[in-house]
Amino acid sequence: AAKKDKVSKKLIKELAPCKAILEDLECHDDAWPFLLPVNTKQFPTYKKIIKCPMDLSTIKKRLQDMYYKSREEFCTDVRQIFNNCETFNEDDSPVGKAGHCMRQFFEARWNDLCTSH
Ligand SMILES: Cn1cc(C(=O)NCCCNC(=O)c2ccc(F)cc2)ccc1=O
Repeated sequence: AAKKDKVSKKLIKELAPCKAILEDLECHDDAWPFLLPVNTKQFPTYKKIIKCPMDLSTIKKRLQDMYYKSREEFCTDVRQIFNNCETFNEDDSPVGKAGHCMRQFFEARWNDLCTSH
């Protein structure tokens, strides 16, 4: 039991900054395309083109459910949002531009976190 507690304490310490970054992403002006899963009724081709849909509400739920076993798993899901966005949207479209801006914002926050010790 002691070992498990040590692991879970470490995990909470690891994932707490992820929760903070997620909150910053959610309240970013350009977050609107990413707050909820893409509406596949509004965009019928989305399911065919994007094999691993991801959005900020799904990541929030996964954090709350202790789904992530490491910071890296959280980071991979966030990057999935922006990779999907580049696949489905033109760079100069409103959603495409929001995706590039949000990716830049995330990667800067992610670097801060990984270089702060
Ligand atoms: C990631 N992605 C998103 C869209 C997209 O058009 N997404 C929703 C637009 C309409 N949704 C809103 O405007 C909104 C949603 C939530 C909210 F709290 C406030 C506003 C299209 C292609 C794509 O790849």
